[in-house]
Amino acid sequence: MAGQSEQTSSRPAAVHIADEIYAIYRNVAGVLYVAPKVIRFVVSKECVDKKSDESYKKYMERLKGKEFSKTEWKRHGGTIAEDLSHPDDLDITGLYALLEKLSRLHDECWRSVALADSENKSEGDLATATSSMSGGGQPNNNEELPGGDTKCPLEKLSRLGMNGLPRDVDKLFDKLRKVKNLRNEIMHEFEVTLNNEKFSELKTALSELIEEAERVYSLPQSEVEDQKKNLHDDFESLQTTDKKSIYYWCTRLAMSGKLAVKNLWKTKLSKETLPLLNSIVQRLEVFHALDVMVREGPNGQVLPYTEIFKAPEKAIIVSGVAGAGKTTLLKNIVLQFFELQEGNADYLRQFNQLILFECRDRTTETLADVIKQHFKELCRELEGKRNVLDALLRLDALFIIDGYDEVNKVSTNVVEEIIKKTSSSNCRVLITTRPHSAKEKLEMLLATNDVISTEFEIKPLTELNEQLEFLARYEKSLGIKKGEMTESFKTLNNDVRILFTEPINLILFCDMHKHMPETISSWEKPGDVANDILRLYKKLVTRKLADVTHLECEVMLDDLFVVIGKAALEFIRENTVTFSEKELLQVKRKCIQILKSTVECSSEIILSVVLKVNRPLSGAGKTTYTFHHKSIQEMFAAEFIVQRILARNDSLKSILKAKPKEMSSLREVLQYAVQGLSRLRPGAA
Ligand SMILES: Nc1ncnc2c1ncn2[C@@H]1O[C@H](COP(=O)(O)OP(=O)(O)OP(=O)(O)O)[C@@H](O)[C@H]1O
Repeated sequence: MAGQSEQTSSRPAAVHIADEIYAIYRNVAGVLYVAPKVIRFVVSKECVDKKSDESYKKYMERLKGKEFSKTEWKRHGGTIAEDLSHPDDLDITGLYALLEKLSRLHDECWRSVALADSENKSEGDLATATSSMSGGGQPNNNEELPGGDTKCPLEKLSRLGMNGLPRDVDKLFDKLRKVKNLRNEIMHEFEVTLNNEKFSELKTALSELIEEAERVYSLPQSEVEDQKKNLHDDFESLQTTDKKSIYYWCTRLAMSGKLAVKNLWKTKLSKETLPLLNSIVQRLEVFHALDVMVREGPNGQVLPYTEIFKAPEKAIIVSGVAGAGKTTLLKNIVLQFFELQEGNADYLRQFNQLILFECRDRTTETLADVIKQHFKELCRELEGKRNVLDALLRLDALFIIDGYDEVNKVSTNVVEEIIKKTSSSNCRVLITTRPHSAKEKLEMLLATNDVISTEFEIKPLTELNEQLEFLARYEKSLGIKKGEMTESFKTLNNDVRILFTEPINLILFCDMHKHMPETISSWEKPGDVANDILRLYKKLVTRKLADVTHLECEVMLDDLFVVIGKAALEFIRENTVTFSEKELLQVKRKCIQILKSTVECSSEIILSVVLKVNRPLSGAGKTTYTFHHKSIQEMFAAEFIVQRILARNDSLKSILKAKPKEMSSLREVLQYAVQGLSRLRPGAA
C-alpha cells in the first residue's frame, strides 16, 4: 500500500474512487480475513496432537521433552507469544511462521523416533540372534509398522501422506508462500492493492492450498469440499463492499491514511532550526546515516541503521546517550517513509501506515487521541472514530515512540496502550530511550505484554573522519566556506575531541564556530566546552539586552541564569522537558524581579534566547516551551548546582531535593556538574 497517498489525492472522478474502494476492499479482506481462515484450517491439521487449551510453547516443549528458556523460546518461537494457544489473532505471516516451526518439529520427532527404532532394532537383531542361538523367541516390541510412525510421540498426526508414502510438505509450503507473497504485495504496493486480478489469483492460490493440504494430511473428501465451499462463499461475500466491516476501514486507511499522516508530520519534521545559529536546515540534507550496535550477543555487531527492521522481534528499541541522535533518527525514518515511492528507503516497504508519538507529550491522554490527531478526517466520521484504530491494528503499521526516558504520568498511559494493543497484531513498535533511565521499566512493560524486543544502541561517532563528515554536511547546509569549520575541528586535542562523539555536541560545535570561534583553540579539557556553551548563551542574551540598555548586566545575568538553572533542575527532576505557559509563569516572575533592578524590559527577551517555543501546527492545543535540547537543559541545571556549591557550600542533597526514584533523571546533570566543579575547583568534584 506504499505510495497510496499521491495517487489517491490526484484522482478526480468519484466513480474511480468507488472502483478503487471496491478493488482494495476485496483484496484487503481477502488477505486479512479469508486467507488466514484457510491457513488456520491447515494449522489445525498439523496440530491435531495439541490439546485445545495448551499453548504452542507448552506443546512444543512436550514434543521436545524439555522446557524452553526465555532466550531459547525467542529463538524457537520467534514472535509467537508464550501463552498463545489459538491462532485466531495471527495473520498470514504469523500463521506461516507457526506452521513452519510445527512442521519442522514434527519432522524432527519422526526422525528421532526412527533413529531410536533403528538402534533398538540393531540391539533387537543382536538379541534375536543371541536368543535364536539360545533357542528363545520374544516378539520385538519396537518393530516398525509400515511408514515407521507407531513409535512417534505424535499419536494423531500421521507421517504418511495420501499416497501412503512419508509426507512431503515442500509443495504445501510452496502454495503457502504463494499466498504469503500475494499478501505482502497487496499490503505493501499500492498498485497491487488496487489490482482486481489479484483477487482471483488469491482465490486460486487458496484453493490449491486446500488441495495440497488434502494430500499431506489425507483429508476426507467431504472435509475438502466443505473447505472449498467456505472459500467460495467468503469470496462471494466480498463482492459487495460492506461499510460496517472493519475491512472497509482498512480500505479507507489504505487510501488516505498515509497522506493524512504526511500532512501532519512532513512540515513539522522536514526542517530543523539549529539551537543558537538561528539557521534552518533541511533535515534530510544534513542527515548523517548513523550506525547502530546490536546489544545482544558477544561480538557487538555494527550495522547501518536501516537494518534494524531485519530483526524478527516485534519491538525494536533504539538506545543512545544524551544527544546521540535518537529523535533525529526517528524523524528521518518518518520523512523517508513518505518518500518511499522514490525507492530510497526500501527498508520501510514492510510498513503501510505510521504513527509517531512523543513521550514528552503531556496533553494527549489516550491512544484514541493519538489516532484522532493522525487521521483527523477519517475520525470525523462516526463509524471512523470507532473503527480506525482497530483497522490500523490489522494493517502493517509502524508505531514510533520517541524518548521513553521522558515518559510522564500522562504519556505513560498512551505508551502502555500502544504496547498492549499492538502486542497481538501485525504492527511493529520502534522505541527510543536513553540507555539507563527507564529502560528497565520499558523492558518490564514489554515482557508483561509478552512482546519480544531487541535493542540496538546508536554507535557514537568516535572516528575523526566520521565527525568531519558530519560537520561537512552542516558546513555546506549553513553556507559556511568549505573546510573552514572542519579545519577548526581538526585542531582540537584528543581529550576534547572525544567529547564530540554525539551529534548534539557536534551541533554545539557549529554554534561555537559561528559565535565564539576564538574560544575553540583554548579548550584543553571537556569541562571547558560545556562552560563555553553557557557563556555563549550569556553572550547572546547580552546582545539582546544591549538593544534596551547600555548598563553593565553581568551580575544580573548570573542571577537570571541561577533562576533558569534552578527551574531546569526542578523540571528535570520531574522528568519534564516541555513546559506549559502556566509552568513558565513562575520562572518569568522571578526573572522580572531581577530584571527590574537594572533594566525595564520583559522576561521574554531572555527566555526567547534560552527556550524554544513550540506552537501547535494545527492551531489547536497550547503553546509549549522547551530548552533547545534536553542536554542544554541539563547543562543549565548543572551550572545551578555548581554555583550553589561554590557560593554557599550547600550539600548536593539539599540542592537536588530529589526523591530516590527521581535520581535516575538527574544522571546526566550530575555528570555535567562534576565536569564543571573539576574545572573550577579541581579538589571539589
Ligand atoms: N544523524 C544525524 N544527522 C545529522 N544531525 C543529527 C543527527 N543526529 C542528531 N543530529 C543533531 O543533533 C541534535 C541532537 O540529536 P537528538 O535530539 O536526535 O538526540 P537524542 O539522542 O534524541 O537526545 P536526547 O536523549 O537528549 O533526547 C539534533 O537536534 C540534530 O541537530
